[in-house]
Amino acid sequence: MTTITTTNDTRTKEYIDNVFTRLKEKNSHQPEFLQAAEEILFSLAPVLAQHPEYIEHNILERIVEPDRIISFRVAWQDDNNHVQVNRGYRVQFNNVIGPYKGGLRFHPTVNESIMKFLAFEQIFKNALTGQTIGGGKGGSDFNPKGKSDAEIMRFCQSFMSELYRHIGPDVDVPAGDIGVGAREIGYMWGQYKRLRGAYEAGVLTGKKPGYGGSLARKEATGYGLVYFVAEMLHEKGESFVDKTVVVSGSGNVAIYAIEKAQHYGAKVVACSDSSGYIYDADGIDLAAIKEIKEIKGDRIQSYLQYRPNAEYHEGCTNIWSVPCDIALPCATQNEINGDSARLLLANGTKFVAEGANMPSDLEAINIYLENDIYFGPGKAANAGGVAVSALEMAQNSGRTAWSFQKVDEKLQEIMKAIYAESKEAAETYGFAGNLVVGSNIAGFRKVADGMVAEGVY
Ligand SMILES: NC(=O)c1ccc[n+]([C@@H]2O[C@H](COP(=O)([O-])OP(=O)(O)OC[C@H]3O[C@@H](n4cnc5c(N)ncnc54)[C@H](O)[C@@H]3O)[C@@H](O)[C@H]2O)c1
Repeated sequence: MTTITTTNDTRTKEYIDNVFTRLKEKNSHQPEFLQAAEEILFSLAPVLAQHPEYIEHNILERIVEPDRIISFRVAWQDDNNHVQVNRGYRVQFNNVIGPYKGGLRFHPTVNESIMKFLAFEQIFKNALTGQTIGGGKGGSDFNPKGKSDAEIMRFCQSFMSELYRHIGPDVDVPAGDIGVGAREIGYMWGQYKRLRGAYEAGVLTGKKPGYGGSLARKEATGYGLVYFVAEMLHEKGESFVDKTVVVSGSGNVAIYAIEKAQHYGAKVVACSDSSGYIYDADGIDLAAIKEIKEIKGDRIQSYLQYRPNAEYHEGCTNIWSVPCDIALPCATQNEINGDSARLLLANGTKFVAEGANMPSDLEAINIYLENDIYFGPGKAANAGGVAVSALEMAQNSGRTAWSFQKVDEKLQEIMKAIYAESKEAAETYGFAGNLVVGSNIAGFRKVADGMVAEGVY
């Protein structure tokens, strides 16, 4: 069983091949976008074979082309009064089922290919949440590392001075992602409000609870991931209790995945940052990680000052050599390749679920699927963040604020529903147990049906 589904229907096969060939010709310099598109397009064969109307409406060729890509200059002054220039992006990919929705990433690797892959995946993920949100993503090649608070503020203000004209609570609603947390959202929100002259709280999500943010948004992606994995475990008659877990990253998603996994009785033994990973055989001290990452903004290596018996290893990808029952990649794209997947397999890992977006490359995914590692793809498993963002939008438009418990309960319901829908779609289309095929088809059908209904544009 692989992500590339097979079909005897020649028309379907030729159609997908042609769409992907043309996409490659047009986007040959965008490897991440092509990787995400390949995974989705070829997993849709069973649904296209049964629903030729999607081919008649040429849905695939339309869905891989963004509505628009906005790219702009972000000039700002650093603390030495030097003028710096970065490039900003917003990819508004598809708004068939709701306003564009997706995070902003500030990281030096950001380019158009990465923005497009993230925005494309977001279409299907957002559809899976059952909320009325379309797909978008944005960001900048700005590197927040080592910048002062004042520099971050000036950058965010300059970024929003252009972005504000393209977004709005009913148009496009950005949020955080790598390098963008509540502090950055706060600065961008302040600038948006100043430029618009109106209190449109629903224009950005991930705000702090005091001024329109939702309780449990910070925890949502990590907690949601663990709720999703709890469903996967339940399916196999297992639970988190006494399982050994490895979580890559130590940012927003990783920290709250560790918190909930520990709460459910698992022992999390390793986590990482972009320089290396720590291994703590006694189980990670999460309070120490929070102090290092959320308060001090320090490197993960300083964990050894808190727990001298722990180990630090240079190089983040070696984290996958640590034996575990459950692997939760929560750092970045393509952090697990075929070699790392083979290591997981050799060490007896039985469950992999993605907190990050596209952390497993196609070879790694195929290794999981062919070897009975139960795999939760990011589109489904990390949808909790955007789902609670949509709940934040609902609270903003209702001018109300819900309790932590209420939001958390809704998050649990949503993650259970995403799991059930993905599993059911996989079974319906003949790929039982393949949540890649299941989640892609379940998300795709909602958007494709909307595209058929809304006419050609
Ligand atoms: N924040 C959300 O709500 C959300 C929702 C869905 C998906 N995601 C995805 O989750 C991932 C992490 O996002 P985040 O919000 O936690 O970002 P973050 O900036 O809070 O944390 C990212 C973490 O990954 C680490 N990192 C970066 N490159 C690494 C590498 N090559 N190896 C190991 N660690 C590395 C960083 O040091 C940091 O600890 C991204 O793929 C993001 O797109 C985030």
